[in-house]
Amino acid sequence: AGVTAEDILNDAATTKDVVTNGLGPQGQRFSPLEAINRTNVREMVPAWAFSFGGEKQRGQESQPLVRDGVMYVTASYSRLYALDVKTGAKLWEYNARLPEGILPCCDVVNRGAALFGEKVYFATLDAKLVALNAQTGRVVWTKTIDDYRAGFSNTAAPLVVPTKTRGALIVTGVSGGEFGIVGRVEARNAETGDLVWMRPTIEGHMGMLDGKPSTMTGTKNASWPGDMWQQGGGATWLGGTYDPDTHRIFFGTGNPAPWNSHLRPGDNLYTSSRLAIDPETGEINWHFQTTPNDGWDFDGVNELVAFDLRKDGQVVKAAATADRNGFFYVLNRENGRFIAGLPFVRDITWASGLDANGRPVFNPANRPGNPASAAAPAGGGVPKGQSVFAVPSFLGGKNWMPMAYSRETGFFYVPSNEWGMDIWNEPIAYKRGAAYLGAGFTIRPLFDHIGSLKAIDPASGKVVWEYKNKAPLWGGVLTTAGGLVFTGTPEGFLKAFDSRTGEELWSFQTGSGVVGSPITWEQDGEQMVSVVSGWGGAVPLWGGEVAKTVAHLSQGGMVWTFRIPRRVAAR
Ligand SMILES: O=C(O)c1cc(C(=O)O)c2c(n1)C(=O)C(=O)c1cc(C(=O)O)[nH]c1-2
Ligand SMILES: [Ca+2]
Repeated sequence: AGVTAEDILNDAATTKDVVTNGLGPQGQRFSPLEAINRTNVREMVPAWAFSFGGEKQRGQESQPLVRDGVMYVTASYSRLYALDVKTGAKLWEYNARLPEGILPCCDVVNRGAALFGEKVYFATLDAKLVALNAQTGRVVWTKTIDDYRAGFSNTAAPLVVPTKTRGALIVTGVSGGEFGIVGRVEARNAETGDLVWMRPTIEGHMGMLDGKPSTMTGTKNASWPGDMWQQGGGATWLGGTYDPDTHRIFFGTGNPAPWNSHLRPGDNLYTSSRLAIDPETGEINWHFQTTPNDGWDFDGVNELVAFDLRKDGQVVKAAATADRNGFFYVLNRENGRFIAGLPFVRDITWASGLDANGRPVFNPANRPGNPASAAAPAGGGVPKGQSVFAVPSFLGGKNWMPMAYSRETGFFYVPSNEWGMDIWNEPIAYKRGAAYLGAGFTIRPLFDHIGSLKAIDPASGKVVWEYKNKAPLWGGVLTTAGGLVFTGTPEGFLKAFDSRTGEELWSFQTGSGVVGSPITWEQDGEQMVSVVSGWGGAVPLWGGEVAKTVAHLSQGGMVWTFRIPRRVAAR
């Protein structure tokens, strides 16, 4: 049976399928299942494993979906597999034929598919949106989102949003912030793939609604000098969440382009921000900017997760986000107002804290210097601005990997990393399809661990527990009513922790680094857990000194599915 709007809206409460990225459109990644729990998780063993095969063994950041006995899982290099959930046998496979010259900044990743009606949707590294027949894998339609030669690509899972006036929409963003593209969110008719609305994330650019130009919320170019808004970045590369309760789409926006912030004094709206968008029109209802005039590559794309904040006997419609810049924010999701914030990594240097509105209090000495006021080096070459050591590194206190929120404990489980970087600025001019950074950098460790999974209580603003991991954590998190928190490590383990104490209760070596997001669901009355294994993503490519420490890790491409054997479960 086809996936309905009701199935999408109920995905967080139902357990038989997983039809959304995030286990519900709000992206809480919480399952009410408790058959696998603190007491018996030690008995969990593999049910089956599946290999994506071939030579394309890297960067498996996908979250599988499950519907009516079929698992839909994407793989690196824009591939999609349909598997029999009972045996792991392959039903069909779709392999996008990618052109030479695609320009993903940070590995050939894909984070997952979307399901609606009889179709399965996913976006490709050459910036296309593909709709396949979920039964057969045959292409129903393909839409070009934009030109990969200009630096556009797509890595995120599409978001399905049921609307009141325009039916179900497939909502996508774009990648390409490091190439000076202009970010945008766009919505397509789920049936036909026709564009319904498009909303740019940089002031001054015109949006679109029903084929007609639609103006941008806010003052034209007010926060950008000269023509810098024309290639302003603000890529929407991580996709979004949807909150049925307020009927708002939440999207984060990436770094402003170029990285050299001295070329664009001003807040550079709406880069490094969270946007609340009206699904009916694409208009921006509110924005919250985490890093105004970003100079450290602090993309603000991190997922905004809706939850009910219980504080002083009141329930507030809140949402939380853990930013790349190292701060965790609690916002009012009705109006975007700042409620509370805290640093979730140690020794942040670029800001001393947040003010009453959640705006960072900058440390001016920790902004990389202006190359325009530096002398050209004696031996030739470009002038370099003053280099600074900044924490967190540009790969962030948290990067793409999604956190989870437990409706049982009320805690957020945040996959974070503790590291810093040397960063300096250089002159740069925009050239279509070329890197547009104007900065140099190298990442360095701070401690003898980098990865850190933290349980954060949004009501008290306290870190309740922490699990330290040697390599940077790069996988998503799942939490369950069974009192468990699941996440993977680059060292290859899928692990289960006690959601209250952080005690490690179970781990399994998958054979390659785990940078995917685990799921759980109920199959014929039995709870199952799945995760994709296959090391990759930005760390091996951009990790500087840290990349050397993970160079020995094996690449891969497998789906692992676990269960507790029935005879044990029955005890
Ligand atoms: O600005 C952008 O368009 C953009 C896109 C992506 C992406 O699509 O994967 C990443 C980043 N930026 C980025 O800054 C980053 O650190 C990053 C890490 C990863 C990854 O999958 O490991 N992707 C991206
Ligand atoms: Ca970026």
